[in-house]
Amino acid sequence: MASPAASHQPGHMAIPLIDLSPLPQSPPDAEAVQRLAAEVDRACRQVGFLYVSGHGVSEEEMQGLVGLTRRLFDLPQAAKDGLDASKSALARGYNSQELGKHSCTPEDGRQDVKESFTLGVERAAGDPRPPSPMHGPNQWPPEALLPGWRAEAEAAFSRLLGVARLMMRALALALRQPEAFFTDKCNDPVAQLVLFRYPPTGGGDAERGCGAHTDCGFLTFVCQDAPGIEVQLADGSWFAAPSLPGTFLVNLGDLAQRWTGDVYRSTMHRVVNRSSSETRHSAVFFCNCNFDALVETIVPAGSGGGTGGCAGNGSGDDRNTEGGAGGPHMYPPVTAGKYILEKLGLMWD
Ligand SMILES: O=C(O)CCC(=O)C(=O)O
Ligand SMILES: [Fe+2]
Repeated sequence: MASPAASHQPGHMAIPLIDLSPLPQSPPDAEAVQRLAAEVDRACRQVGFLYVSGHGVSEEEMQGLVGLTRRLFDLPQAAKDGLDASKSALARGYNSQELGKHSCTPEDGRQDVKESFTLGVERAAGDPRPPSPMHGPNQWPPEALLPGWRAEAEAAFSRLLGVARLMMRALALALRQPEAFFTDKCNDPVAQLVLFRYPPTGGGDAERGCGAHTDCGFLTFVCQDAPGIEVQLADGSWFAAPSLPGTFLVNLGDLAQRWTGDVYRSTMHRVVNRSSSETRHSAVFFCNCNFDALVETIVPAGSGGGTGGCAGNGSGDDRNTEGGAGGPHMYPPVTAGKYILEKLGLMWD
């Protein structure tokens, strides 16, 4: 049985759908872009989740992403075990259902009911860019087992990066910054594509595909083939966020909340596959900035702390409370990589 807090109001009533297509338009339609920025600002303050359309990825390419996910998890168990994430210093590769713990879910003694497979940004030996502990080799399924899979996954990864960069432009405008404010900090990003398979549990809230959590990083993009993701709104109720054809579901992570002085929201969400027969697949792209990108508080306009200015030398402690109430919080500057590693309980000097 669903808990009394769960709501079955359709999620898209609460989560706005925003068309990003005015951004790449040439010549630009200044009014449409301004409207878009205002919509993004409102969504980020009020919900922390939004659907985006007009992102440049075709319906067929989105289906292809889900297809990649299915093909990977359809491999025989022994082949998946051969790609076990425990063999990767970056925890990339396959996690079986038995190990299905989400790194950002607070410990509650329960396991997530899911399989996952993680890919990240690779870096060739001798690459001249500054070292980062979050770049490195993937574990690829052997070509003979999944012909063409690697090439398709690499193409999907770079398309997702394109969507993320578009969203970053929208976010910069929402914050009244230059349009390239975030993309300039994202030319060598820490990014991961995580593929998930959630078996049907048919159950209520006690069964979980992924426990309630916020994402640690900057921006997350979800492509899903069936319902399952649920979002907690400010009043504590849970809303299902269904798959809307042709859209990505986007959410802000803790880094985005911190960047905006807790005015924009990194919202709690979870996955429960309530179906009794259908398996759910999702492809989730976690896009952060460059490892060494400097994160200095930007106060969104009209939040009581200035008008969209940077406030990098604030002296506040590292609080991470709900956005809005009590005005923006000024955080000391931090690099994106250091922040995320600390969130994940990892260290880097
Ligand atoms: O599978 C999904 O739709 C979302 C999973 C999720 O929230 C996460 O891995 O952070
Ligand atoms: Fe998440």
